[in-house]
Amino acid sequence: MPQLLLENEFGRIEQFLLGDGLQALRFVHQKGQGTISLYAGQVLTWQPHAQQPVFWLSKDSAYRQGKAIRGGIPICWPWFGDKVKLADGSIISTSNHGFARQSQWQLDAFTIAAEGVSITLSLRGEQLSKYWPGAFQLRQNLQFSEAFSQQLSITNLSPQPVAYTCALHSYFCVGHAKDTNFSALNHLIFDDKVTGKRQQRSPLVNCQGPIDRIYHREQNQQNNLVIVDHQWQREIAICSDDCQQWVLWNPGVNAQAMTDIHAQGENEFVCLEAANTQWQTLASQATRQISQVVKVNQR
Ligand SMILES: O=P(O)(O)OC[C@H]1O[C@H](O)[C@H](O)[C@@H](O)[C@@H]1O
Repeated sequence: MPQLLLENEFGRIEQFLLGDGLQALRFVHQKGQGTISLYAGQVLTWQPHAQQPVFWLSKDSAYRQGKAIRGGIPICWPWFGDKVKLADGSIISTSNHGFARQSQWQLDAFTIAAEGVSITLSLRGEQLSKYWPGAFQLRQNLQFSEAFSQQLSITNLSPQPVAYTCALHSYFCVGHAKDTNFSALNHLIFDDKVTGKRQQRSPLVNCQGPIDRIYHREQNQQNNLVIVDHQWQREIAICSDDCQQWVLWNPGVNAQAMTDIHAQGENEFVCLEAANTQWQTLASQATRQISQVVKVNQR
């Protein structure tokens, strides 16, 4: 049975079971509705009023301890990809995208007001990975209004500096990946993880995969991109802060080998990740914040 957490004239929030003991929140508000998993601290869905959904969630996603949820906005931290920098400076390969997306987060606060729904989650830990044993706190503030905003603050609670990489790994819903493109991406240099070639500069034809690119922002450059969805006649504008890269990913035919993507699911999304894929150093007791704001414009 879902448990009602808060209800007022503007909307309601309830807590429910996703499966395998994993808890999630569901909100309904005049301006839209959404779900957020406390496992992984992961936004799963958001649908502004009278709009198509903005975040894609696989119908075949696993909801199990120790598994990442396929869709929404996984938090990749303290490493993006499969490389971890150990305390002695050496770099090793391990499982993808760090432990934050497979940890139990805490619900710290929630409000429902005329302007929207606000939710704060946190994850505090130490020794959560043998490769990354440091003490830390993550705090995530989510605001669902006409726009969606997400701030992630990262605090190093260990006595030494730590190195991390990270990404807000957003899965955006589109009419079809082949009818989707970007404004303001083609002038950026990218590393192509599909071909292994670095420092590439070639135009993107559409978002049908396999595509796996790390685009590097230039200094002082605008930090916003627009997903242009020709089929659904809409644009999704994403503005990130304190993120030096954009990661663009769509698995294309490789999705057929992925058990947690439903049939043809790869045509329904494009991942655009606000990321820092190069090592970031955080001094003891220091905090750093990354964020993104997402707005939908129907054409
Ligand atoms: O399957 P996952 O571990 O969730 O990773 C999914 C994808 O995430 C990122 O976008 C990476 O650039 C890809 O190389 C990776 O395949």
